Amino acid sequence: MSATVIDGKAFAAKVRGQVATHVTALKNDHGITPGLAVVLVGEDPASQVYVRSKGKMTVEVGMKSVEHKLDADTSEADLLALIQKLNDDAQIHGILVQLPLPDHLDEDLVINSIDPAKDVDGFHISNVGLLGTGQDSMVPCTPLGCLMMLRDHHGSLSGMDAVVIGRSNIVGKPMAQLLLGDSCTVTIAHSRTKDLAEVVRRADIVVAAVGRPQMVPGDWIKPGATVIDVGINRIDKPEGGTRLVGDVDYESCAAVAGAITPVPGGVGPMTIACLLANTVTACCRANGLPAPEGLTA
Ligand SMILES: Nc1nc(=O)c2c([nH]1)NC[C@@H]1CN(c3ccc(C(=O)N[C@@H](CCC(=O)O)C(=O)O)cc3)C=[N+]21
Repeated sequence: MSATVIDGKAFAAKVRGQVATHVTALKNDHGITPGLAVVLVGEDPASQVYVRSKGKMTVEVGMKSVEHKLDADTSEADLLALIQKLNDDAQIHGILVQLPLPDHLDEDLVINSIDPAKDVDGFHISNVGLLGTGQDSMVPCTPLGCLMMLRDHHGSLSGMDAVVIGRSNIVGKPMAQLLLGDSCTVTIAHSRTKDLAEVVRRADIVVAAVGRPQMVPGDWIKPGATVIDVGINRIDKPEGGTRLVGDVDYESCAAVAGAITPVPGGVGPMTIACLLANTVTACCRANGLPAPEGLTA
């Protein structure tokens, strides 16, 4: 194995430390405590785990954490009313509605009802448009975490060939925008891409975000390339039980890559750290203060 392992868990702890420092300063200098509200509809067990760990880390960095757990059959009107209340609440600077929502709820409508300034997921159409035009916005947490790790590892990304596998609104598309913003030559590949192996082989940076376990083999990776694995897939182990794997085949990719993020312990912890970073950013902007450097795109 030759690749440098990018330790997302350690990096995330460092980012949370920086967030905590800014939170302390906001309290001491301005008497403001950043507040994050997480809304969970229904009881998907995996979602409940994430919500719990987000809440715990929010409190650890000194912010106010509010959780709203709604029944799976909550009406759209009731959910929109809650979001309106959170939009109007001066103590709440960030709002996250856990996705996916139950089928009877219109996800786009719900997300676009969040005040864009409090949209710490960066999914509101205003934030998508601001990011696409290079203006200050809330940036989706997972791509922001990937960008932070890439910048930390490479310094400048200028002129690098980047391939993003996956075209979701949550990861693939915003990731491509961020890489373009850092002057990469960006390709977005997806399930209909012709000769995906050849496309990936050109890349200095590969970001895999398709949600298919271990689909990228090592012989697609250019020697020395950096591999960012966004996938979190639970698979059965041959000997029984389950384990988490990413969208890339870790062993074979690590043998060829220059650097790689593991699963677990890579992108996942950075996602949560960036959620906290976005909440501090939203709080600063809401109070006319500059956003903390190093925690934004
Ligand atoms: N509006 C919205 N925003 C989200 O950001 C969002 C969401 N909805 N819905 C669910 C997904 C999932 N998600 C994860 C975040 C961190 C880990 C994470 O830290 N994972 C650990 C492993 C955790 C384990 O062991 O199960 C790791 O990769 O090391 C995983 C998953 C955020 N999501």
